[in-house]
Amino acid sequence: MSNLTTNMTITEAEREALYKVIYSRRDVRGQFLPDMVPDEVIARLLDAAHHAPSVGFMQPWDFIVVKDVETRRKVKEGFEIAHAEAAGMFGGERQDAYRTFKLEGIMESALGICVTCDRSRSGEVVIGRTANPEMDLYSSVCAVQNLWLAARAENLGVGWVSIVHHDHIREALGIPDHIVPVAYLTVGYVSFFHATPELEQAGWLPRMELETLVHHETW
Ligand SMILES: Cc1cc2c(cc1C)N(C[C@H](O)[C@H](O)[C@H](O)COP(=O)(O)O)c1[nH]c(=O)[nH]c(=O)c1N2
Repeated sequence: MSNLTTNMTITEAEREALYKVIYSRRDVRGQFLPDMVPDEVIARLLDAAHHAPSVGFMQPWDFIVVKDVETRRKVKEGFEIAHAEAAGMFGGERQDAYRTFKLEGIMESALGICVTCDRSRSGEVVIGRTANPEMDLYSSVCAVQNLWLAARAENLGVGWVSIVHHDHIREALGIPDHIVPVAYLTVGYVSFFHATPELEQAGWLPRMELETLVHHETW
């Protein structure tokens, strides 16, 4: 076998560890601890993200590591604006419930990581993006998921904060016009992980039955 190939087999224990990470990963908002995250741990998260699949191997992502309190305060301001707008979009009891939810941990977490997408990174014509131009954005989302799972393996919590207008994130983090902010993630150690999604625990939505979502041959 040449050193360009591998037949590395995943052991049973390793497989179990992976599924444990997948099933125990949570979106964390309210359980962040102030403890700092060592730079070498942050580097491992970013390297895991950087090994995500990407359309045409274009690796369209950049990662902005945000520790500065003032910068995070600007992101939080953006959340407050979008959160107030959002509350008004739900009716009646749903609105009351929405207002009780903790939906971000921007200031409480140790740091933020913004994952972006440079749609022009490898030229106009990209293998795999020709029929469906949004594939580059999906690639950056793959990087987010790698980071999220790696963080769980490091016993770190991650929260995705999307209740902020992208222009606000762009302004707060100095992101150039041709770069798309894809995800603002809050990252830090946590006091505990919820066993199930918080929105499920709050009765907002249940986890759907997988059988109702799987179709065979045709829809
Ligand atoms: C694209 C995207 C965007 C957001 C989220 C997720 C994703 C994938 N989620 C987290 C979301 O609520 C959560 O993943 C589900 O409720 C399921 O819970 P677990 O992730 O399994 O804990 C999320 N949560 C939150 O509190 N504020 C937010 O703005 C967002 N935004």
